[in-house]
Amino acid sequence: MKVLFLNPQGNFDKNDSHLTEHPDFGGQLIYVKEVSKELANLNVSVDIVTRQIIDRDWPEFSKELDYFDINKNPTIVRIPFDGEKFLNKEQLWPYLKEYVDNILSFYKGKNIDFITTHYADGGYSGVLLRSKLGLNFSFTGHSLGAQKMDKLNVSSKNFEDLDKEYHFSQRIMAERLSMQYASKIIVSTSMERYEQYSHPLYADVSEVANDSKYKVIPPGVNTEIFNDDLTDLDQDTVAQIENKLNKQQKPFIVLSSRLDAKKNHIAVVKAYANSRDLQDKANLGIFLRGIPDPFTDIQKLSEKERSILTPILEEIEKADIKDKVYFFDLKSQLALATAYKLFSKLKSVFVLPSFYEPFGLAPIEAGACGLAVVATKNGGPSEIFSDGSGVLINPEDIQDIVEGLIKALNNYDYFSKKVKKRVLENYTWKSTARGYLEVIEEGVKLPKKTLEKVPPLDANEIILDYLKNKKI
Ligand SMILES: O=c1ccn([C@@H]2O[C@H](COP(=O)(O)OP(=O)(O)O[C@H]3O[C@H](CO)[C@@H](O)[C@H](O)[C@H]3O)[C@@H](O)[C@H]2O)c(=O)[nH]1
Ligand SMILES: O=P(O)(O)OC[C@H]1O[C@](O)(CO)[C@@H](O)[C@@H]1O
Repeated sequence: MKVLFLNPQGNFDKNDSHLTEHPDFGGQLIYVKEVSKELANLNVSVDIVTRQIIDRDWPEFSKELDYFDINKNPTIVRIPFDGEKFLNKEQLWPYLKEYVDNILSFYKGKNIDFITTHYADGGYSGVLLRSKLGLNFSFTGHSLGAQKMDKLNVSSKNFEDLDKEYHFSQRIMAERLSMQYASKIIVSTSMERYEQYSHPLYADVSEVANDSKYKVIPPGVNTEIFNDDLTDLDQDTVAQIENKLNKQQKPFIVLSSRLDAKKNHIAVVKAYANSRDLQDKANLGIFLRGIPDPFTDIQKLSEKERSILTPILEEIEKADIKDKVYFFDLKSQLALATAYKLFSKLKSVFVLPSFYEPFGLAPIEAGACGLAVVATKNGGPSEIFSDGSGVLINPEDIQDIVEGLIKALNNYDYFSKKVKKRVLENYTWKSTARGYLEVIEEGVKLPKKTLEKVPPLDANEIILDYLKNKKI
């Protein structure tokens, strides 16, 4: 059976070279890699169909065909479109038709049984492919534009400016079409279905009440990397940490997300800066891949990174806590897991203060390594930790963050044990792949149906109407 995974952003390579160094390199890449590898173990032939990038600054993405391992399944198929240079995901919208046309040429005469699509750009490409071939597809959103718009406080006044940067008009129309024409919408939690997909910007097309339209498939944790085995450590990371800590033995509060405004790092820095109690109990550790020392490297960073880091550094200087805040540059998931394990020995706490988190792989990975977890109550974590195995906080309330961190630090043994059990029992990529296989087998049996006409990729009016009335 041949299944395509559509991921037009083009950032797959076997070494995860830039994971978290750029806003487009994060959870979606891990998710698609792990699910497709486990599907391959179930005898499905998987192609991850992505963008070919021939750019001196991004040399990992140029080969037409690539593989994660010697089994050559999954195959990474890189399709050229929109020139050769690396582009941010927001710039791809006008060129997805070219992507799909080139996919059609690449697969001409070859069999395709089913398509899984990822993120709004993959979903829209699935719609275009269906319009040509009638092939059924599933849609996995990973992160939806409407929640991002709401949490970035987009209003009818600033919409035009923010739309230039984020291209919500195209993204939200792409999501609407994907929801409408997918044979199945795959969500990570049932909360994602009922809360995120029932947003007024989607409610008329997302069929939230229709059980046959949705399948809840929780993602997983790669326990070969994220576990509590202290004999399996990345030695460079051990050296980096030992060198920085210089034998001090306090617990850490660990922040390790991509530098993206919606991840809201600053809230934890403020909570820490404002609480003597927290400062007495723990140090603050911030993991930033590719930025060993932000105080000296800040000028070398992109404007976006600077705009997120500058207030963090100012807060640290203002509160005079430079000696308690440590930055770590961790270059792989193995390095990340090593840091989590070493900090677990110090009874440390992982914190994710996102304004909104669609699911959140990072907290379950940290929990698998033994860290206690404090996470935003907005989004996936409220379902993941609904059994009380993690502490939920309001990311917009600094005092609540302080209290959540203190609770987790004071009860480390209880939370660490409980979260580890929760993650190992409920979140494995093998069972994620089994869920996908069910969707694929069901989709293959459905009749093929081409679409008459795909509407233009523009939700400008729908969004403005929503912003003016806060309803459609
Ligand atoms: O220093 C680091 C920090 C993170 N990671 C990895 O990056 C991934 C981050 O994933 P996640 O925590 O899920 O966040 P996002 O990158 O924002 O991923 C998007 O896609 C995911 C998969 O659908 C969802 O879980 C998220 O909510 C959604 O925002 C994890 O696997 C981490 O191991 C690293 O490799 N190094
Ligand atoms: O912030 P956004 O635009 O909702 O997107 C989340 C991003 O995270 C990712 O998971 C990073 O891989 C991609 O899906 C997407 O580029």
